[in-house]
Amino acid sequence: MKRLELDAGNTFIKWRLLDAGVVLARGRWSTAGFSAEQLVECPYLPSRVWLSSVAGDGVNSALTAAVQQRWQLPVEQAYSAAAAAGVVNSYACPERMGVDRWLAMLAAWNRIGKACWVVDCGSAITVDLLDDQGRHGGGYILPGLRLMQQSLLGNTAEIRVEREVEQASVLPGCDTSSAVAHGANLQLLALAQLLRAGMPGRVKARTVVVTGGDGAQLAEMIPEAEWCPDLVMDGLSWALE
Ligand SMILES: Nc1ncnc2c1ncn2[C@@H]1O[C@H](COP(=O)(O)OP(=O)(O)O)[C@@H](O)[C@H]1O
Ligand SMILES: CC(C)(COP(=O)(O)O)[C@@H](O)C(=O)NCCC(=O)O
Ligand SMILES: [K+]
Repeated sequence: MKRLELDAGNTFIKWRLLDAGVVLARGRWSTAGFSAEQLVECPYLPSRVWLSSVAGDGVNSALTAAVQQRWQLPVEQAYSAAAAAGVVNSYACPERMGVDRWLAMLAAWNRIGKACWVVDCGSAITVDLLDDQGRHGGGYILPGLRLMQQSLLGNTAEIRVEREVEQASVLPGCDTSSAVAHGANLQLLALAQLLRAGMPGRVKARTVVVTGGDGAQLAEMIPEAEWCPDLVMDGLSWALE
């Protein structure tokens, strides 16, 4: 039984097609530029389609219509809940928590089974604490690497980035482009060092689970971290099976 899993974030829609736990195909589409024709990139006929989305109603409707048109299948969407798969939410209104954070926690808890930090470095960087009984101990929402840089460009008169800076350097930059890019990297390094040395708060967790588009960069800064690129999609089966 083949299953298409979709993780719609604010920047990219990630997808993979699974058959009995084996990934047969995967890819990603720009969230803003998604069009129904892109589904032809998935060359298999799924029997179920699962969705995690924090991308908004317009994207959800476009995905649902595209799946219906190509395969005549409904989309089964996951939602944050008060409790599921051993994890207890801390939000008084659980439905307000981004479902990507929730699913990442379900997957992390069922993989690690002890207190941990779950970090998703996407458009936003989310840092969520699970205690050693699977209770959400709260979290943080920070701008992601790209948003940190865009907020500078959008809110200052004289910051103009002339070139893309690719390397993950944290050294002082000697032109505007590298000063901005390295500054964002430095904020990621500061987070990495806090996660290693100990975060504020009562509950202490040493294990760090990392996912997201910029997650590999954070994981490199935390040698003992678990790098789980598909953590949000991994969480779908804990919410929907
Ligand atoms: N080509 C790219 N275009 C946009 N962002 C990119 C690109 N390559 C890497 N990124 C980084 O990846 C992040 C998006 O990662 P992802 O986990 O897919 O986010 P989301 O789940 O929010 O869509 C961006 O915020 C950016 O920092
Ligand atoms: C924090 C987020 C924007 C992260 O989204 P992403 O970076 O994955 O696109 C998303 O989880 C969200 O919209 N959350 C709702 C607010 C909350 O979780 O409290
Ligand atoms: K995400």
